[in-house]
Amino acid sequence: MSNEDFNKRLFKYFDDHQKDYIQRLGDAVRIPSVSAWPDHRSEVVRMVEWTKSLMEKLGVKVELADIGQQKLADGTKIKLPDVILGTYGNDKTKKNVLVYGHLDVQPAQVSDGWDTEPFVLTEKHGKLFGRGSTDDKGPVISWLNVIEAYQTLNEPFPVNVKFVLESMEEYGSDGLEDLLKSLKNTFLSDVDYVVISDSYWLGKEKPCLQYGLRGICYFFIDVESSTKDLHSGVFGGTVHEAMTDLITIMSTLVDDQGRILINGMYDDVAPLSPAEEQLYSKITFDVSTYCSEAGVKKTIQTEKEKILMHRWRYPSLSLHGIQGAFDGCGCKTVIPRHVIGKFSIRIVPNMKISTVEKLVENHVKQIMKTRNSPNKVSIKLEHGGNYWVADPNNPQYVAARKATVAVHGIEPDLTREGGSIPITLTFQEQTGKSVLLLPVGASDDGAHSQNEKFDISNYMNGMKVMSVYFQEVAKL
Ligand SMILES: NCC(=O)N[C@@H](Cc1c[nH]cn1)C(=O)O
Ligand SMILES: [Zn+2]
Ligand SMILES: [Zn+2]
Repeated sequence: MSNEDFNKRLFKYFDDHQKDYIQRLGDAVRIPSVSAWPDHRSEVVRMVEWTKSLMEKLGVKVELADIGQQKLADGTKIKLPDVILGTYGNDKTKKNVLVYGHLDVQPAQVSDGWDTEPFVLTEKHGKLFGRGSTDDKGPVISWLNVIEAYQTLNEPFPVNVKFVLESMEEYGSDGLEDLLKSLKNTFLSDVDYVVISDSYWLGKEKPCLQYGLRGICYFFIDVESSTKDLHSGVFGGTVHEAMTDLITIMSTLVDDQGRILINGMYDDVAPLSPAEEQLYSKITFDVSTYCSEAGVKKTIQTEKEKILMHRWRYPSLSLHGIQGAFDGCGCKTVIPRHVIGKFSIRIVPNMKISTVEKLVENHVKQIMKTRNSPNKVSIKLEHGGNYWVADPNNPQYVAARKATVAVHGIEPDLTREGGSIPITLTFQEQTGKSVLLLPVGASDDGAHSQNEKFDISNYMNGMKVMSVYFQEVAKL
């Protein structure tokens, strides 16, 4: 049978089994594997076990790698979830493709404003709503569905596949870097290509391949004022309040133009070359759709090119929350004794995590000097991940472009991603091989947000692209 005929059969197989694939994703979404919630660690472990069992059913050889312990803010330690190392096929004549993905998800609760239960996959109008549906359970399961389809159709798999599936990605990939370094001369030594499907198209219709990611430095600012919470009528106006110090610090970090106000933060940012500047205008991107997807009236920048640059090639600082602050309904006249402010800086070429850390520390010290406050203030880099930029003209990208054209009938845009996949650079360094970002989700999937979803069409087409990508890589 010609390859074209086989692909027709394969694609029909995917379409015919849509219901089974949705059910499988539903089983995965039902496990609330939130890595940021230490009291849910057993659910993360359950997700690892669920995936291991599926992989073993498909004949993938699975090993669970222990990556040690996580130290929590209060000093206690809990076990980090094991990393799944999978091997499918060991034919020496075939290429070895390493697939990376993650099984943990961002926190989610109905009270955040979800229209449906976040951990119950709910189908509506061709969309599958649920936490982790697009980030990253849908894409991870898609890779496994591809292996299953080949087996059922009795077709030899075009490449050997290795899997690295972690469950702390949404918490900075704690523990994974050391594991990968230790595997450099064993599990990783024969890898030819690394592929990651954990990002999104720039729009809803046109596929893209990505060759860049921003990194992330996630900070905790800890402010302690008293030994207990205080009555604001009894003590207000006489004590230095933790929240007042914290809010002051947090309000000095970024201005209304999105410019980071920390001295020196832009010193290492790579200058914009004329060649790079030209790339942005060619990319399909609609500003009004972007605004409506974000649910905002307007963006800081108005031009498409500037918006893309500020997503991809300039740093940004976002405020995330304050732990310990009163956030319930109604009114409570309390002065919280201890609050922790959380913010992150997305970093870009050529910023260094250690430099960013020092600059933030200096900034906080300077602000506190002006406050005349006796409160205990400490700043901690909770986790950091590097930026990553690759050459989109290398053969692996050419293979992925062919696969995209074969399925979608259109050349993908070559784009970058504003988010972070902290371990990407480590894969490149430890294998010495090309890493490809092959997004399958759409721009409006709402990863990390309320009502995260994965379109059924993206799920089905994603598996088709993944299949042809393996075939094309086999030819390289
Ligand atoms: N799909 C990738 C993704 O969502 N990555 C996270 C990684 C991260 C790092 N620290 C917390 N999360 C992101 O926020 O970009
Ligand atoms: Zn992800
Ligand atoms: Zn994510």
